[in-house]
Amino acid sequence: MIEVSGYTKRYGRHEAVSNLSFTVQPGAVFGLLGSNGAGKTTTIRALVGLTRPTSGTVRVAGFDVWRDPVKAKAAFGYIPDRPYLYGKLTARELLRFVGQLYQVPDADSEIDRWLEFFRLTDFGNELIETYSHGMRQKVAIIAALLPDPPVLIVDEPMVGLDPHAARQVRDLFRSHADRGRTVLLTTHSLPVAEAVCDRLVVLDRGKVLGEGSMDDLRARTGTEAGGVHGDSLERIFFRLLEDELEEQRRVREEAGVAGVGA
Ligand SMILES: Nc1ncnc2c1ncn2[C@@H]1O[C@H](COP(=O)(O)OP(=O)(O)OP(=O)(O)O)[C@@H](O)[C@H]1O
Repeated sequence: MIEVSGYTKRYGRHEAVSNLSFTVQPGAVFGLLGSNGAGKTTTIRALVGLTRPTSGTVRVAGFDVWRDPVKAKAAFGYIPDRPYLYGKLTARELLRFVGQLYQVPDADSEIDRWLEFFRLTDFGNELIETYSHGMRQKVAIIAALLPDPPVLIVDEPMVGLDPHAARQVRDLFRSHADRGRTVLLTTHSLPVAEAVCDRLVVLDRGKVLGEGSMDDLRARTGTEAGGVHGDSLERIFFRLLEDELEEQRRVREEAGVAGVGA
């Protein structure tokens, strides 16, 4: 389970995330969506213990990430948008290291199974520094999933993956949640989010524009089912952004009018 409560992050005077709250229950895949600079990675970094919140709390598996970091970190796997992997290790060496760290039972056969799954068996004994971007991404995904963590936190998982691997990863997230685990992911791929997420939050400039299931968001935006893109997440997403831009324009105009009269 993931609980984010009143999370705010400021960089100097710039508020990157404002008073964000959401809960992700076991069994669910939760999607964090938004334009560039919306605050998605900033939120993920608070959840994995890399960027301290200015205020608010973030909890994973019942543990406050910043008060009880060791217990919280033992409970989640993290797939970053730009994974750092030790280039001078082979994939097998790196994954054995992870297996020992998390005391994964039968780690060697699990590692073999994962390498086979991602068609990396022939490269398992090669140095990671010789890997392509997508191959590194696959190793990072295996490293996060090898301990079968109760909570999986994923930042932009599909970047660099070929279509076959992207489909495998999408199915992995869904099946991880279907086994009673919790998954939080950010993605710019709205079809991926629509296919795997049970609930979504749409952020823009650190503010929540909408939150809930597809049906909740549809009801909120008044986008009807049917038509070519009638009920797609893409349409909902753009409607939320358009409404926000319209609101900002209205506020600016009102401020301008008030300024003229003052
Ligand atoms: N270390 C930092 N110092 C100052 N500002 C930062 C820092 N990290 C992030 N920001 C700012 O916080 C805001 C949110 O950034 P964040 O990386 O969370 O966005 P994002 O939603 O992940 O965007 P993208 O889709 O482009 O990856 C941006 O305005 C960014 O400039």
